[in-house]
Amino acid sequence: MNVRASISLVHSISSQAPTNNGTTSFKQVAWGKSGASALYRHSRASIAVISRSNLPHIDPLSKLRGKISKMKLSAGESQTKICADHREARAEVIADKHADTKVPVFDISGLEGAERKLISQQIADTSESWGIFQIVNHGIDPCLMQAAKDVSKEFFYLPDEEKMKIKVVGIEGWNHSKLAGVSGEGKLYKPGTVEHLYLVQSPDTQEHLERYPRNPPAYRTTILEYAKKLKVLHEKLIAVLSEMLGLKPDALTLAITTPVGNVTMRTNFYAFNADGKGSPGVCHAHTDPGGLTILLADDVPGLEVNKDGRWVPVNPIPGAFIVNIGDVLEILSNGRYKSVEHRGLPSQTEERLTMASFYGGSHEVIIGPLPELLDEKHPPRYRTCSFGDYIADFVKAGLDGKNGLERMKL
Ligand SMILES: O=C(O)CCC(=O)C(=O)O
Ligand SMILES: [Fe+2]
Repeated sequence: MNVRASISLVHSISSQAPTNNGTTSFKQVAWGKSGASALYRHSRASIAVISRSNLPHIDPLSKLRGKISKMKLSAGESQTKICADHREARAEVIADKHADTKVPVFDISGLEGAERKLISQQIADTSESWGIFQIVNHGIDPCLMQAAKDVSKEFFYLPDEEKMKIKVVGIEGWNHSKLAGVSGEGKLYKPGTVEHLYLVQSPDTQEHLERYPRNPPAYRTTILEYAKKLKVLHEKLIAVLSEMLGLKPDALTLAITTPVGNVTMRTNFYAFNADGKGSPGVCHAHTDPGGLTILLADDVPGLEVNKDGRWVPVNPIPGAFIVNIGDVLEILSNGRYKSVEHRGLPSQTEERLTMASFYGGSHEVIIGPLPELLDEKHPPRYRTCSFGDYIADFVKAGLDGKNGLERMKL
């Protein structure tokens, strides 16, 4: 089996282990499409076939849960130790729970080396066919990811009166779908039990930063630190997408951020509907209007994507990010990359938290197919307008599948 073929077998899992120098190394193990007969271990240098019997006995989720429940990620030393435990537990859980993940998964550590072209091609192909994939070995500290989820949950656990102290301006602020009218997002969220906290990380002006929760006290610093790292990851992935369109690595980023960039985050908290009353919290079917979305989800499934008319679950791999193409990238690429329709559902048995980081969305940015991609054989397939006009239309229509994009089509 050659390298290309094996990487395309992206029904994959990843294990992560600390190395001697304290950094993290991962090994990727991917299942062949042929099914259960063999596993293909993928390293930077080679692909070797290993048999399923080589796998250690797999203990299900309970072990990881036990370890996570001990995690209190507030202070330095203990945090490091706990995260090392977390890494060990995770490898087992991934193998057990996510063997059947259908949405492609990429180990992106190879982007820095000789495999860049190969992995980039796979990412681009998947962005055209699925519009969504998961990434492992992305370089973001798992402890920082856990800390971001922890402060977010702490926030959502506060009483509603406390959360209502956050100033709601436009789409920014705290919104609870059961408290109709609290948020300016209006029709975006229908009645239910889902809560959202929408905040701006960039531009990091005082007026945006003032809207961050003051409780829990570590919220702002943790989320800003996390967002800073995510911005770099966004740009790394967008550079790959740019190159694969035959453009300079920074062409798409420049198009999305000129004259001004924008990074925002919506954290969604789907309370467990314990009493069964009311409708469950649902983040209705939509496409993300911005450029790229990087979603951090806890390990409770609930995200679904519309793949060729069928809702396909995306089982979040612990430690991975879920990446999806948004409307702006579909439009700029003149339809090459696909802004995927998706929805967020609550779990029947557990609360659920997801954190969606959106890159691109300044109202001043002009969105339309990039001229470099157009010629006689490739005429523009979308109108050109400001993102401000596009989003105004999007919000007015509410979360309603791909309608915003449909209205842009020529
Ligand atoms: O909660 C989820 O699974 C999806 C969230 C989402 O799509 C969003 O916030 O845009
Ligand atoms: Fe979304």
